[in-house]
Amino acid sequence: MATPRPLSSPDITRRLNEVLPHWRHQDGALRRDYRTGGWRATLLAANAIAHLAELAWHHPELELGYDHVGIRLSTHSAGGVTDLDLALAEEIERWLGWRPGPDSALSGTPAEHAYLIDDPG
Ligand SMILES: C[C@H](O)[C@H](O)[C@H]1CNC2=NC(N)=NC(=O)C2=N1
Repeated sequence: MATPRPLSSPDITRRLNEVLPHWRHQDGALRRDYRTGGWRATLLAANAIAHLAELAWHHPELELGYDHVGIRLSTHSAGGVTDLDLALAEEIERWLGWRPGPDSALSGTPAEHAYLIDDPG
């Protein structure tokens, strides 16, 4: 599969505004920070991201902290942000953003076991 061409900054900004409002374009990469409920939650989230990256065969840089996971996505072989980065960012956002629905039998993570802290708005 040929390496896609790097996208222009206006195209990236438009696509982020359309489908990835919590992501930003910064220093030549897509960036997203998830707040977590502590180190164990950070490592669980990092492993979930790693799982998706390996299945996608497209890999981010991760920064891990006691209460956050920082993601940096760019396409190394293209030297910039491509559709591959946007596609993986959408999958990460979809799976890390999943919560049981109001009609689900599943309760979701109790507040006292804070895992991924929901973004304000
Ligand atoms: C060897 C090379 O890294 C691989 O073919 C794939 C795997 N994951 C990758 N991930 C990212 N972010 N960019 C790449 O160019 C890339 N290439």
